[in-house]
Amino acid sequence: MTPLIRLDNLTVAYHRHPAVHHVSGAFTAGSLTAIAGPNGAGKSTLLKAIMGELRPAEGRVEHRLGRAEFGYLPQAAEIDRRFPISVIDTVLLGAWKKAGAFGRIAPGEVKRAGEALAAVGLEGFAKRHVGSLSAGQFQRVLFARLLLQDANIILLDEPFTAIDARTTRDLVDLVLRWHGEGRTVIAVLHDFELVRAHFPETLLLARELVGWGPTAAVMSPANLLQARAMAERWDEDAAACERREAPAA
Ligand SMILES: Nc1ncnc2c1ncn2[C@@H]1O[C@H](COP(=O)(O)OP(=O)(O)OP(=O)(O)O)[C@@H](O)[C@H]1O
Repeated sequence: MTPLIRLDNLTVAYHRHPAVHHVSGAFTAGSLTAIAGPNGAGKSTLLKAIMGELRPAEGRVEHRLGRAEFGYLPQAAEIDRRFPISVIDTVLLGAWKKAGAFGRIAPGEVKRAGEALAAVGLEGFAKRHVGSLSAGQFQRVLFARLLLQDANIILLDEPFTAIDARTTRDLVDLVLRWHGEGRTVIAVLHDFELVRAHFPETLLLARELVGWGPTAAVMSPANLLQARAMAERWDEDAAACERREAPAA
């Protein structure tokens, strides 16, 4: 399997307080990986470092991908829906990612945006203001935006939090479709049942790596216990970590 994104001793810090420590490993092309771990484990931080939004304090993220090749769904809490924008214009932001800030929306993109809305079950919603949608409907809009963007690497931050079972099922189907098309999908998830049912690979994080590999092996009771114990020992004010990887033998 070809490594697409390699993490080499990756440490990411906020104001010198590390949130992710010394993570090494690789995402292979076409893999479907869940990132799991307790609250505050550094999962969102890791996603942002992977796509280059946060710079490593130490170590490296290695890939040959441009920022526009990443499709990214942020956590719902990070999005302000009071911004006066319609559903269709939100979906069309997916096309701007491809065109670049000073590019042009290609003819046909508006039609494709309408098709993406239909694919997520939101036909007839194009002119609605995003602020008037339910949480589940808005999440569908963001998936339609990803469909339009058509990225090969898709990063999802808690895509199924606070949405109903039917919407979750529909959106999980879309994720599985992307995986079937050979795209690389990495999703931060809190629902372990969902991880075990649909995600072949898991990266279990508790600021440090607890495990990374086939889901059944990584999500073992012993690893989950270890992740919880590590979370209980966190010191939010710890200074930048000085630990170094042992040199290769
Ligand atoms: N912008 C920021 N500035 C300072 N500290 C931050 C910032 N974002 C996150 N942190 C801190 O980094 C640590 C990891 O946060 P992160 O959001 O990556 O965790 P998470 O695993 O995604 O958590 P959750 O499951 O609760 O969403 C936490 O202690 C958090 O308070």
